[in-house]
Amino acid sequence: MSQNEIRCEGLAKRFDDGAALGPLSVTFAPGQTTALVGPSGCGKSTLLRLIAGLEDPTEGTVRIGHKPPKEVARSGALSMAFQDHALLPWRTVRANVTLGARLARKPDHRADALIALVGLAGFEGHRPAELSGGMRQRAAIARSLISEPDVLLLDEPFGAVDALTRSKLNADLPPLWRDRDTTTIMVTHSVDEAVLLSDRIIVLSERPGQIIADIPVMLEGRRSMSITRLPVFQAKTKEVLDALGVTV
Ligand SMILES: Nc1ncnc2c1ncn2[C@@H]1O[C@H](COP(=O)(O)OP(=O)(O)OP(=O)(O)O)[C@@H](O)[C@H]1O
Repeated sequence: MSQNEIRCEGLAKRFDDGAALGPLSVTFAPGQTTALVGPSGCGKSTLLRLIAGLEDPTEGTVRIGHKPPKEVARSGALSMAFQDHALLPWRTVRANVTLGARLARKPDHRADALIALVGLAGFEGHRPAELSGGMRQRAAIARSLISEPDVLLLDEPFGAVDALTRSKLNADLPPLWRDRDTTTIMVTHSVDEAVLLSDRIIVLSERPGQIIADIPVMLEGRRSMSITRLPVFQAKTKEVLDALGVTV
């Protein structure tokens, strides 16, 4: 088992009001990007939080390599950009980003380049309260990438970002984690984005989310927005929408 492989076995989560996720078993291969899609409230974020070690499963296990997620997170090898994973309000953008490196005991010399890549050049000295929601989200993405993690968990990474910036991020950011052996899992509500960015799409059912489709995405080459116009892209999108039960 590679140190970047994520294995969920018999994983289930129950909250006070009932079952929220699973049981499900799934393995995420090192270096692959997987998108999680499914109806609102089906447990996508819960699955991500279980893998991050932020929640404990009611049943089953998560292992990254052979280790429990909390241990991997402590070592700095796991990085996440969640909507509710707030930036430190009293620190500037640059200080928030370099903190990501420091916590993972990695160098921080790429901070300004990453800040520029997510479109925040000129805002390095701003504090989170001085930024829009989408800008804060992009700062959190820069912070999650600077540690060059083995495991990258992204919850709606481009959710609060305008369409133009989003398409630029869709093109610029994935090479940063694809070129390394990072195991990336992202939650998205956009089927187009899932097909554009991932190697595999897992479709979850209504709450409690179970895996109803596991769809490989094998589109050639570096993907840019222009691929969205190709029939092969549209066929893949339709396959995912069919699995979701959406008629178009
Ligand atoms: N800490 C919690 N306590 C109680 N219930 C929770 C908690 N976290 C999530 N839930 C419930 O578990 C279910 C799954 O939530 P989750 O956020 O994982 O869904 P999701 O698929 O990510 O939803 P969305 O697409 O709307 O963001 C929801 O019904 C939610 O209300």
